[in-house]
Amino acid sequence: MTSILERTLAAAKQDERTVDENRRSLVPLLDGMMFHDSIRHNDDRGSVTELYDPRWNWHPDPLVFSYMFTIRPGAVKGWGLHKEHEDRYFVISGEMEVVLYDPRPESGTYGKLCKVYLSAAQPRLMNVPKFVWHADRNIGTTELVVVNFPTIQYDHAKPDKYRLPLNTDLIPYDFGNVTGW
Ligand SMILES: Cc1cn([C@H]2C[C@H](O)[C@@H](COP(=O)(O)OP(=O)(O)O[C@H]3O[C@@H](C)C(=O)[C@@H](O)[C@H]3O)O2)c(=O)[nH]c1=O
Repeated sequence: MTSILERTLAAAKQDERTVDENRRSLVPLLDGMMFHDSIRHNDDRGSVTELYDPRWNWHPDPLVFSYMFTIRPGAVKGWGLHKEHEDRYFVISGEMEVVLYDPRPESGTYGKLCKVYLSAAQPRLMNVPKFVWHADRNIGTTELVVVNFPTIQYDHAKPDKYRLPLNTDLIPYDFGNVTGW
């Protein structure tokens, strides 16, 4: 008679490795995506966190423009795609899930989906490459606040922004019945 332990372990699955020897996530990103970790300096008065410094040499394109966007709890912004520029996100407050889909024929991650979680609790920059569909969801309970440092200035007359509805069947991802555009 096998024990409960033997029966439950026989049905169990052991965790796969998810972080490398430097405790960095091994979650695969899409070609051209990268992070730059910043540091929050705390003291008895408050804190300081650097958002973007060209001297980090993190990204080849210059620092030319910045704006803040917010997303209401539970809402999604997307799907969006930019032909001329990359986004470079920094989450100031809240928790964001970024879902990305790679339609670029020449990419090594062509056809792949990628999900990344950004939080004010882990100050970092993340870029979204050109021609990558992306949708940003607020998975927190408070307003999500993000500073974006796009690689070009916004063209108010002809925005470099292409959209698909969240429920498009052209992207193999289902947000369920979430509001957003
Ligand atoms: C991006 C932007 C928008 N706007 C105006 C245009 C419009 O009237 C209003 C809202 O613009 P949008 O609908 O483009 O804003 P939004 O959908 O929040 O745009 C942002 O979404 C997130 C998910 C991204 O990934 C960013 O790249 C950016 O596209 O703000 C500016 O005046 N300057 C800007 O730099």
